[in-house]
Amino acid sequence: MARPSKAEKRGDTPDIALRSGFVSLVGRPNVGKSTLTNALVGEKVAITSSKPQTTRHTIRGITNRPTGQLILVDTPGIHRPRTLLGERLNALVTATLGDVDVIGMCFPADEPVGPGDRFINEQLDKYPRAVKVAVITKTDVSSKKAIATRLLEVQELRDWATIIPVSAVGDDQVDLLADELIKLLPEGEALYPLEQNTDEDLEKRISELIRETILEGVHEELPHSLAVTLDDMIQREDKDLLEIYANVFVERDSQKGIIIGNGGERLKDIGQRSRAAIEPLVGQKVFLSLRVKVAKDWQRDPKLLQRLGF
Ligand SMILES: Nc1nc2c(ncn2[C@@H]2O[C@H](COP(=O)(O)OP(=O)(O)OP(=O)(O)O)[C@@H](O)[C@H]2O)c(=O)[nH]1
Repeated sequence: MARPSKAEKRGDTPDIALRSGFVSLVGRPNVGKSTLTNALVGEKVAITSSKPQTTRHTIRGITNRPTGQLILVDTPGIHRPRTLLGERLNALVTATLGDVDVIGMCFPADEPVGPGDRFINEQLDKYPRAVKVAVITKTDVSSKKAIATRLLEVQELRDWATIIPVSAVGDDQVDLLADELIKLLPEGEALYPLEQNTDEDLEKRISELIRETILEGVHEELPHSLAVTLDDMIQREDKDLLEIYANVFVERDSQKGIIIGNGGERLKDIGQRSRAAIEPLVGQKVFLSLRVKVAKDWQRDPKLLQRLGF
């Protein structure tokens, strides 16, 4: 995705981001990191390729506020390395956390601070560049007294820039957390277009996400010969699942081959990565069916162009 010009970034939006940067949430499994990420991003998610020049990391979502732009990046969890895979994952964590501006460490209000939390907290010393913030999660299921106890325990761990109790499920203090995080980011204009996607309908945004995922890592002449359309989106009633049926149109059989890959490997990978990108946008689990079709010379065929949504 090309970097927007300053004028483009401002667009018609009067709010010019004053601060912007990268934030990563860490903490033990199950402390509420994903739920909080989704709550922070909410409907305000901006679609971007996960491969802009600015970062090597997977972007989970972007929160735009009048005071700035918060870009949430994913990390695998921090674990004590027991296996080679564990070591590799830890190396990935190190690369990500070494780059972010703020690390938000999450502690659930309803469980005492334990050895697992202490281990992760100690690891944070390795990332001196990032400002450290403590987030007390799940306050909706904890008494005031429990929250106060947790605040004291967490305070003991280190000199946090701030400690903020939130409930992602109860939508309590989530906006406040976003504002406080933004205050800790470096000064600068938004790194991604502000709210640019709000007027695009959901289907278009999903198609675009799939298209961007396909283009990641494929340099051949694909970009101009690729179109993605959605046939159907079905909300399953029996479970929390959104079924999405998408078509990927290319112009030539050879291009179809590139996308499908050996034994379908590439298409499978595209499907998985697209799904991971779409789920935070729609806020639920997604089943994605991708069908690759050849539509010869679709760029020159007005009827086909219309069918493809151009
Ligand atoms: N009551 C309540 N439950 C929450 C809140 N945030 C998360 N949970 C629940 O806690 C559980 C774990 O939440 P996740 O967001 O998956 O936690 P996580 O830290 O991302 O977990 P890992 O992916 O395993 O690292 C889920 O069942 C959530 O529904 C909250 O604010 N209040």
